[in-house]
Amino acid sequence: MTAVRLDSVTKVYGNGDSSTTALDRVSRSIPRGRFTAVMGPSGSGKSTFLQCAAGLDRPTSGSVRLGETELTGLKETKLTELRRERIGFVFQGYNLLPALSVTDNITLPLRFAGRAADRAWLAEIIRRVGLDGLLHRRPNQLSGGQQQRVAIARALVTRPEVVFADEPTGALDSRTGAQVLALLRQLVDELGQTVVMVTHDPVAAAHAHSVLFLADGRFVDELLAPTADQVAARMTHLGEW
Ligand SMILES: Nc1ncnc2c1ncn2[C@@H]1O[C@H](COP(=O)(O)OP(=O)(O)OP(=O)(O)O)[C@@H](O)[C@H]1O
Repeated sequence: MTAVRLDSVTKVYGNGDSSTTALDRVSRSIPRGRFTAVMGPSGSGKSTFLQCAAGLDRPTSGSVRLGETELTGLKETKLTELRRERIGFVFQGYNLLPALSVTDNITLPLRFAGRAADRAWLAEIIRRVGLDGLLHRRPNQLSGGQQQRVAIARALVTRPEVVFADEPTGALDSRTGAQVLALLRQLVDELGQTVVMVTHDPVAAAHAHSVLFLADGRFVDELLAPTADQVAARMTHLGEW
C-alpha cells in the first residue's frame, strides 16, 4: 500500500543560467505504515523532496499523489486544507506557539480545521508521547525533547495519513534525540502511522525501516533494515560521486 506516490517529479528553482534542478524526474512510492528516512549530501534535494511530497511546494513538472488525491492540480485553499487534515509535520525547531499551553498547542490543528477533539485519541497520544503531567506548561517551561514530543503529538492529533519530519532531532543531544526517534518508530510499529523523515544523521536514519538516498536530485540507492554504520558507509560512497 502506498501513502505517497511521486511520478517523474522535477523541481527547478530560478530560470535561465542561474537555474538549479533540485529534483530530477523522481519517481518513488512511499509505503504506508512504514518509517522511511531520506538521506543525501547537502544540496542533494532532501528538503525539496519533502516540500513537494508534503504539498508545501509545487513541482515544476510531474505528479504527487497522497493516497488517491493528486496534489499538483489542487487550488491553494484545497492544498492548505489537505495539509491541515491529512498530513502531520514535525520540524527541527518544534514550531510551538509560546503563549499556548501544551494541550492548546497539541489541539491547535483541530481548531484550525474546525474539528472537535476526539478525547480518547488525545489521551492516547499524550500518554504515548509521555506528556502526562506537563499539559498546563508553556513551551519555554519544557526541555527540547519535551517540546519535540509536543510537536509530535500535535502532528498526530488529526490522525494524518503521513507524518513528515524534517531533521526532527537536529536540535537535540544524542540521548534525547534517540528517545524521540524511538518514539517515532513506536508510532509506526504500534499505531501503523506512516512517517517520512529527512535527516543528515546516519544514527537517526537507522531507526527507520528503510533509507532512501538522494544524490543530485535523484534517488540512487535504498537500504532496508539499516544500521547506522551501513548508512554512514553509503553516505561516504555518495560523497565520492
Ligand atoms: N528557494 C531556492 N532557490 C534556489 N535554489 C534553491 C532553493 N531551494 C533549494 N535550492 C537549491 O536546490 C538544491 C537542493 O536543495 P535542498 O535544500 O533540497 O537540498 P538538501 O539536500 O535539503 O540540502 P541540505 O542538506 O543542505 O539542507 C540545492 O542546490 C539548493 O541550492
